[in-house]
Amino acid sequence: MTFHVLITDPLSEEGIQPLREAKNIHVVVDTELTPEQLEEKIVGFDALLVRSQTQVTRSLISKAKNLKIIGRAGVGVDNIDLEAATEHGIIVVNAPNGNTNSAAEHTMAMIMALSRNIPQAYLALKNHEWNRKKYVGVELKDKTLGVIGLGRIGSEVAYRAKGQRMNVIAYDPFLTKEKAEKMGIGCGTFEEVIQQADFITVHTPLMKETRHLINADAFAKMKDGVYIVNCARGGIIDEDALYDAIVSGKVAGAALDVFEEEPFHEHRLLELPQVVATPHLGASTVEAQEIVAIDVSRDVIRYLNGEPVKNPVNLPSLPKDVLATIEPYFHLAEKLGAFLIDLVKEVAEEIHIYYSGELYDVEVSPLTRNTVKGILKRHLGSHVNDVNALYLAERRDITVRESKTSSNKGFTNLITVEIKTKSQTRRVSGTLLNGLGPRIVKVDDYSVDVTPKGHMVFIQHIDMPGVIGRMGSILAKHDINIATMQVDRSDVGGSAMMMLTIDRHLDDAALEELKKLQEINDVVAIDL
Ligand SMILES: NC(=O)C1=CN([C@@H]2O[C@H](COP(=O)(O)OP(=O)(O)OC[C@H]3O[C@@H](n4cnc5c(N)ncnc54)[C@H](O)[C@@H]3O)[C@@H](O)[C@H]2O)C=CC1
Ligand SMILES: O=C(O)CCC(=O)C(=O)O
Repeated sequence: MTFHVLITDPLSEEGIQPLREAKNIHVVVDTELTPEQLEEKIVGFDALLVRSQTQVTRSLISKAKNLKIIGRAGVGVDNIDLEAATEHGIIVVNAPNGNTNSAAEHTMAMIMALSRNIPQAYLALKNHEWNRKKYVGVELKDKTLGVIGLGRIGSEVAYRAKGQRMNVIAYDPFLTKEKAEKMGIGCGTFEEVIQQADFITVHTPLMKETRHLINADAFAKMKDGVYIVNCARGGIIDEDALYDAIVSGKVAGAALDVFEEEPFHEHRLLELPQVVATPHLGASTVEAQEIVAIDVSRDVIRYLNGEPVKNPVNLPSLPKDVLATIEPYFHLAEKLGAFLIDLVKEVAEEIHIYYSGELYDVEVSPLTRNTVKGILKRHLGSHVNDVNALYLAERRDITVRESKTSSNKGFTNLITVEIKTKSQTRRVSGTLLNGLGPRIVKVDDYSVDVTPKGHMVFIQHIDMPGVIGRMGSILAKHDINIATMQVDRSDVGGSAMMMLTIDRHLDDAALEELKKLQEINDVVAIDL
């Protein structure tokens, strides 16, 4: 099968080599599409790769019938409608580490350009104006830099600013005093930081909570003559409030790499001589562009080939060692879900998954998603996947619970899935046998040992002589060959079960005939 990948923003040619070299991938680069043209073109593609320019809207996603993955060659995913992608089962991956250095270096370049009026002085010189008096700057040494958002880039900026002998103080909801001390910087509340800083640089994502974080109120609290830097996202700073604060003299100058609307040809902030600006160049280095394109290309290849990705945005990402522990269980988890939903033959109202043994101590949410996927696929079809399984369950008011239990019933690992429907509660347990692969080891209270694969029949009957023979004759009459068979019972003459694996699907005629046997209480055909 060949997968089709569309690239709509300029990506490093070296960076997309892994995609070009992949045998089952066909790459199309088209960076000139209008939104309307993109909506038409997207239909035939399995993957879409973008930077920050392409707007991946709900409308585009709804047209992308074959789309499985969106790759963002960079950090910010505010140009992608994540909610719509999740609802449609499309995974979004980004490249969070590749451009950190470049963005931090660009921020420092902007701070220095701002403090020494370098762009303005250069422009004057180009216009034959030699004016030393007009472009007197300020030193950075001993000034306080306030960093709002001390993540990857904010931290790198903080380290570099210390190299300029600035005092650094930061605000980040996740910043502890201990971490700040370790980094040799101060920390404070948002208000404390903006009140004390001579330069303020923002490095948060753009989200509901950070939109216009720096607004008229915030400017009012700042020192007179403060400098403002934004190399993160337009919209974190209220541009109208910034304009007013510069005109009033509250803000001495601003360095902006990002804007509320991009791209543009004219901007009123750029008419102010105190503003220096670049057109979203923070990540635009040869090195960063190559790394982010490689990272995202590799994740696209992994995902299209059914392997776990490294940098999912709409799924939690897991450390390598955890992934290595749980990956072998992905298949078992999905099959247990599928087996059980076939068994209950009703819509699930509650799903409870119990993990024990070696799964007791690890993050198991991907297994939970796989189990729910196995269950929901039976009712909702093949568009259910790891990305949207939990979302779809929630939308249908199906409660999904996950528990760790130390009772492993003698197995080194055990997954038990329990489904509650309107009329019943049923359970199935499975394990991964060293060297032998997945096994179902318990159905309700009956012990079994069966590979969750192919066609099966689960029969509940009364424990009495002759049932097995009569059942066997009916299957033979319908030309259905039994591959394996197991029997278990609660007590002599009590309720019992048979678990068969057969060579083809148990058709309705055979099923109905089996059900007519007096000793048989229930027959379920299961196809995994
Ligand atoms: N100009 C450019 O070309 C580039 C811009 N960026 C942008 O830079 C920003 C930062 O990127 P990274 O450092 O990689 O992200 P990150 O996720 O490592 O760091 C973001 C930090 O912001 C913090 N934060 C969240 N809400 C906050 C709030 N209300 N107040 C204070 N802190 C808050 C988070 O706790 C986190 O530590 C993003 O917006 C990203 O899109 C990234 C690369 C290049
Ligand atoms: O793709 C780009 O150049 C922009 C990078 C960026 O803004 C990001 O990674 O968040």
